[in-house]
Amino acid sequence: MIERGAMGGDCLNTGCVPSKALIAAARRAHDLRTGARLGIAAADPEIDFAAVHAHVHRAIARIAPVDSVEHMTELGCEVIRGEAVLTGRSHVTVGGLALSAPRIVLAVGSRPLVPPIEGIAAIPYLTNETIFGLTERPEHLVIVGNGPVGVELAQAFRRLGSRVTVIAPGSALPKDDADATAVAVAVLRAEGVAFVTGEVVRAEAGVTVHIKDGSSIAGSHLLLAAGRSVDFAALGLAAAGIRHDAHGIATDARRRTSNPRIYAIGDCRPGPHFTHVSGYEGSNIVVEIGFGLPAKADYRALPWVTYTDPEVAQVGLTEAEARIRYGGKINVWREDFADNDRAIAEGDATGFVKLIKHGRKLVGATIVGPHAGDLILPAAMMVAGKASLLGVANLIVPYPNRAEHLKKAAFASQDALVFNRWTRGWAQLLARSRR
Ligand SMILES: Cc1cc2nc3c(=O)[nH]c(=O)nc-3n(C[C@H](O)[C@H](O)[C@H](O)COP(=O)(O)OP(=O)(O)OC[C@H]3O[C@@H](n4cnc5c(N)ncnc54)[C@H](O)[C@@H]3O)c2cc1C
Ligand SMILES: NC(=O)c1ccc[n+]([C@@H]2O[C@H](COP(=O)([O-])OP(=O)(O)OC[C@H]3O[C@@H](n4cnc5c(N)ncnc54)[C@H](O)[C@@H]3O)[C@@H](O)[C@H]2O)c1
Repeated sequence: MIERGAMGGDCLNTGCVPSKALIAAARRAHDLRTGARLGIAAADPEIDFAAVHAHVHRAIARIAPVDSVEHMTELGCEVIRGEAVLTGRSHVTVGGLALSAPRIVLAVGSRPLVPPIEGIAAIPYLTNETIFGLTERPEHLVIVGNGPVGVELAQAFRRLGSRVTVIAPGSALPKDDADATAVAVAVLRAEGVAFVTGEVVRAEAGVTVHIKDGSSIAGSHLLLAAGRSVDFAALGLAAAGIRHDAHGIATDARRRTSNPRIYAIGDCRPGPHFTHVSGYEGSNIVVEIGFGLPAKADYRALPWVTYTDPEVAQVGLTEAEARIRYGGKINVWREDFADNDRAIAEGDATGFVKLIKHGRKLVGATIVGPHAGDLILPAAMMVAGKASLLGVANLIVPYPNRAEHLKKAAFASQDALVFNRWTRGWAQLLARSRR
């Protein structure tokens, strides 16, 4: 294993872990402010941003040993620290060391995209690589981009007391179910996050950003959360005969590059960018290289979660995608948490469960609400074909629990199978025979 930067990559150091740690701190602040609806006097928490920073970095440090050189070495892996450069179809150098191998895996990740904004190079902008280093709270954080990075961090910074403005040309979380994102965005707006529709085309020190329609917004800090890019200039892809474009290294479904001895997995190839996706493709590579068995990536049952509050969780197709894919021949079942006893008892009945069926098969599911990400697994099993709708409809679910609504939606989708002319007729016959 050759690693030039911090062990653990983006997820541990500048992505999932610090963002979720920041979100957790922000949640505490929000709970203090909103306790009154549960009878607890609301408090205006004092945010010690340097202490929040310390909490974020303690979380990273606590997980770091899992990804450390020491742990990898214990597992039997030789770790070389330095920049890997491909020098031939089976050759790599790192520092002065030349290595060759029958198989090579590229897992070189991605970088934050710096969009073509005039003047951006002269602005001290933040990205996910720098924002978790702040020890002082931004007064007014202007965020370019409303994907998961922009939206998760918008809510976290708002709850920690910053003014936050999110700017993007389209609606927020465009890859997610529109009904679900509407629920999440409404909550963020109510908490004071400002959403501005437009493309940022120019930026000047101060920080002021100019939008295509001629308007401008001034803030204290600028965060670029406008997607990901790749930079392979120094990697030597041409020497290894590997094709790529601006979205990443071209691969087939087995993640073989145009040089079949070399694989590319995770963020460095076009496709979904999630830690669990990089991990899944890594497992496939073990099967490919370790056992010589072809292992295609299959994303029909890919789950993902945006960790806003409420969380937005998705597996498989969204309703809109399913309508296009199946020419409108789908059935949708939706159960709102407004009538879920646990949600009511907790004083937060935001959100819903939505199941999308094509024929008898579940092709997608959306959950929006508290803990949606923890509730999505049974839906992932159904979409993957490893559990059936009828099976979930028949489960005993502990009461009171938000998961009851997944069962409820699964049951509703099986209604015609359970309550039909034949079953009614049989029940009536039985009843008559007992008179
Ligand atoms: C703010 C933020 C929050 C996120 N939250 C989540 C989340 O909650 N859940 C989720 O699933 N995903 C999340 N993601 C996405 C997730 O972080 C990435 O999908 C994941 O880190 C990709 O893993 P990877 O191993 O493919 O690449 P990376 O983690 O980027 O790792 C690539 C590694 O390769 C090294 N490298 C690159 N080139 C070379 C070279 N030439 N020689 C040696 N080493 C090299 C780099 O130093 C790096 O350590 C988040 C991303 C961001 C930005
Ligand atoms: N919870 C999670 O799993 C999680 C959290 C964060 C990030 N991620 C991953 O990280 C990746 C990157 O996330 P992201 O949010 O940066 O990217 P994204 O591509 O999802 O969203 C970027 C947004 O920026 C907007 N944009 C681009 N240029 C702009 C401009 N000049 N002006 C205004 N808006 C502009 C785009 O319209 C787009 O909506 C994603 O692929 C995601 O999978 C996952």
